[in-house]
Amino acid sequence: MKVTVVGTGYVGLVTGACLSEMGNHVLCLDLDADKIKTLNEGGIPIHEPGLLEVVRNNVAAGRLQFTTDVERAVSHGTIQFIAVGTPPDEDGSADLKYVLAAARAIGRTMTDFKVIVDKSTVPVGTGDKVQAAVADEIAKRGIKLDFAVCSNPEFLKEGAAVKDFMSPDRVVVGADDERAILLMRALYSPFTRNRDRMMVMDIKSAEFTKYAANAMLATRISFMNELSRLAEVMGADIELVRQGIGSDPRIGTHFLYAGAGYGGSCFPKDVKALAKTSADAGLPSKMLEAVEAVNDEQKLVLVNKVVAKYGEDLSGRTFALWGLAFKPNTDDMREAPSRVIIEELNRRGARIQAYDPVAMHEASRVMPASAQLAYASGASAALEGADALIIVTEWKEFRTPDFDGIRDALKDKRVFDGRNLYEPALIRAMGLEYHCIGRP
Ligand SMILES: NC(=O)c1ccc[n+]([C@@H]2O[C@H](COP(=O)([O-])OP(=O)(O)OC[C@H]3O[C@@H](n4cnc5c(N)ncnc54)[C@H](O)[C@@H]3O)[C@@H](O)[C@H]2O)c1
Ligand SMILES: O=c1ccn([C@@H]2O[C@H](COP(=O)(O)OP(=O)(O)O[C@H]3O[C@H](CO)[C@@H](O)[C@H](O)[C@H]3O)[C@@H](O)[C@H]2O)c(=O)[nH]1
Repeated sequence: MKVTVVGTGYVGLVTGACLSEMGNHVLCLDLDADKIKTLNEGGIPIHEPGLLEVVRNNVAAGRLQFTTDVERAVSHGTIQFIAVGTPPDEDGSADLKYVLAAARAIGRTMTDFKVIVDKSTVPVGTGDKVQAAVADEIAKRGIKLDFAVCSNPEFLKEGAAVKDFMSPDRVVVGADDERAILLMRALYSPFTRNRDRMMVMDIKSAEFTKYAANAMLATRISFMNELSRLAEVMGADIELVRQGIGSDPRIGTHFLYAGAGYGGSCFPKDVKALAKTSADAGLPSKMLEAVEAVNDEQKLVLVNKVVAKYGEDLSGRTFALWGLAFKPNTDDMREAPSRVIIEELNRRGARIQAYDPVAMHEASRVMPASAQLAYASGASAALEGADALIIVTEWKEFRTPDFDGIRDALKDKRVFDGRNLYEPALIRAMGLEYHCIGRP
C-alpha cells in the first residue's frame, strides 16, 4: 500500500520504517529540513535500537523515502498518518496546533480519497476537530472530496520502539468508516498474523484508551515510589515487596520498579493532559493529581539523600552522575529526572561530572556545559576527583561496574543509586557506602 507519515520523530519514523519493512511504499514528511537532510543522507536523527538498519534496508529497497514537500507527501499515500508532537500547553492540556496544522495541510492539498489516521496522542474529541479542519480546507477550495478520519494511538516505548511496533500487544483503531477499517486491517495484519490483535472501536474510545494506558502505568510507578519511601522508614525492602506483589497475576511484574521518578515525552504530559480533561469535565481527578505530585517529589529523592549527608550548602562538592537520558537505550532528554537533579544540585553549589552512553549530545544541547556541569568522556572519567557517585539511569554498562575502581576514585566512597542497580550487601562489602531507593 501507499502510505504517508506526517512527522518523522520517535513515532513517525518508527511507524514509517516498520510499515515499509512489511512491503508498503512509505513517504515520510517533516517540516524540519535538517531531519529530512539527515534521513536522506542515510542517518537517523534519534537513537533507537535497530531503527537505522530498518531505515537503511527499506531506503535501499526503494520502499521508504523522506521529503519536506507537502504536496508530494499528500498526493502519495491513500493512508495519511499524522504523527506530530502534542506538547503540553501552559494549562497542561495537549496543544493540538501541530496535529491540526497537519490536518489542514492534507485538506488543502489532497485530490482524491484519503484515510487520515491520527497516531499522535490526542484528547477525546480531536477526531472531530481533525474531520472539521480537513472539511473546512476542502470547502475553501470550492470542491467536494471524500475522506475518512480514524484514530490509531501508538503504544511503543522508546528504546524498544522497533520491537514494540513489529510485535504489538494490540493495535487500537478508532473508526466508523468501513473503508478505513478495511484498509487499517490490511495494513496491520502482517504485524498480528499469529493472533488478531486489532481492536476496532469508536474514535473517542480509542483516543481515551491511550491516555488511560499511560495514566495507569504512571499510577503504578508513583504508587511504588510512594511505597518505597514508607519501606525506607519502616526498614522493609521495596525490591522484595515488588517481587512479592508482582507474582500475583492480578498485579503482574511489569512497571513496578521504584526509582528516581518517571520522565520522558509521554507520562508527564499525558497525566497532566488527562488531569486537565477531567477538571474541565467537572470531575477533577484526585488520583492523577497525586500521581503527578508524587512523581515531582520523587525526582528530588536523590537530591534529598545527598543533602541529608552533605547539608544544604554543596559548594565545593563534586558529584559524578551516571545516566542522563530519561531511560536506557534512548537519547531522549524530555522530562528526564537527571535535569531536575542536576539543576537542584547546581543551585546548592555542587559541581557535576556527568556521563551517559548515548545522550551526551542531546543533554549538552538542553543543559550546556558550564563551570558547574562538565560532560565526562566515560563512566570512569566522570568519577575522577568526585566526592560521590549518583546513578540516575539504569544503562546496562552501569550494572556490573568495577567496584574497586569506583571506591578508589571517590573521595567519600559513597554511591547514591536512583535505580537500585546493586545488591546492597555486595556493594557495601566492596567498601562503598550505598544509598538506594526503598531498601535498607
Ligand atoms: N515518543 C514516544 O515514545 C511516543 C509513543 C507513543 C505516542 N507518542 C505520541 O506521538 C506523538 C509524536 O511524538 P514524538 O515523540 O514522535 O514527537 P517528536 O517531537 O519526536 O516528533 C514530531 C515531529 O513532527 C514534526 N512536525 C510537526 N508538525 C509537522 C507538520 N505540520 N508537518 C510535518 N511534520 C511536522 C516535527 O518537526 C517533529 O520532527 C505525540 O503525540 C506523542 O505523545 C509518542
Ligand atoms: O517500573 C518502572 C517502569 C518505568 N519507569 C520510568 O517510567 C518512565 C517511562 O518509561 P517507559 O514507559 O519504559 O518509556 P516511554 O517511552 O515513556 O513509554 C511510555 O510512554 C509511551 C508514549 O505514550 C507509550 O507509548 C508507552 O506504552 C509507555 O510505556 C521512565 O522514566 C522510566 O524510568 C519507572 O520508574 N519504573
